[in-house]
Amino acid sequence: MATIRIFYGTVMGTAQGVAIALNKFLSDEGHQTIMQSSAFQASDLENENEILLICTSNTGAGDIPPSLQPLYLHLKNDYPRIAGRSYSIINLGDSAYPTFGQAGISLDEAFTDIGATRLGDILTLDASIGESPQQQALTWAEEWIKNL
Ligand SMILES: Cc1cc2nc3c(=O)[nH]c(=O)nc-3n(C[C@H](O)[C@H](O)[C@H](O)COP(=O)(O)O)c2cc1C
Repeated sequence: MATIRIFYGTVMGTAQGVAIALNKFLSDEGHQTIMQSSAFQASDLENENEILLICTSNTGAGDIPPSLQPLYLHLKNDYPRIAGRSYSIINLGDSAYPTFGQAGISLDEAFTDIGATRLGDILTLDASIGESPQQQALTWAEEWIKNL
């Protein structure tokens, strides 16, 4: 059984819905989950046993949504000691934008720059495809949990 801390950043609610669906799936599979719903604090990264699962949408021109900005800035500016920590990213974007998926790419780089280890590939979801993001994320998660 793994412990997974889920962070989400949303503007219109889609990434939040994906995070809620993943939270249910992972706990139904017997894992312990912590859904990060309060404002980010540095202490949220303290438990080195927790796997970090980031569910982000893209806003502006490839920008990270406001609720994930404090986490991103902490990674970039404070260099928290999370070398070797496992993390994964679900990146909700839209290929109609030239900055398709840039928010998830920026977060991924911030984690790898300080030595964290991504579990599997980033899942990038394209709103232009018109498939259910929750269903796509759950299909991804069925494979992803084999890494845990
Ligand atoms: C104002 C606005 C700006 C957006 N900018 C981008 C972008 O730069 N890159 C991208 O991949 N998607 C972009 N998107 C698409 C959203 O990230 C995508 O629709 C996502 O599923 C929305 O998730 P949310 O409902 O959790 O905010 C943008 C959407 C809006 C409304």
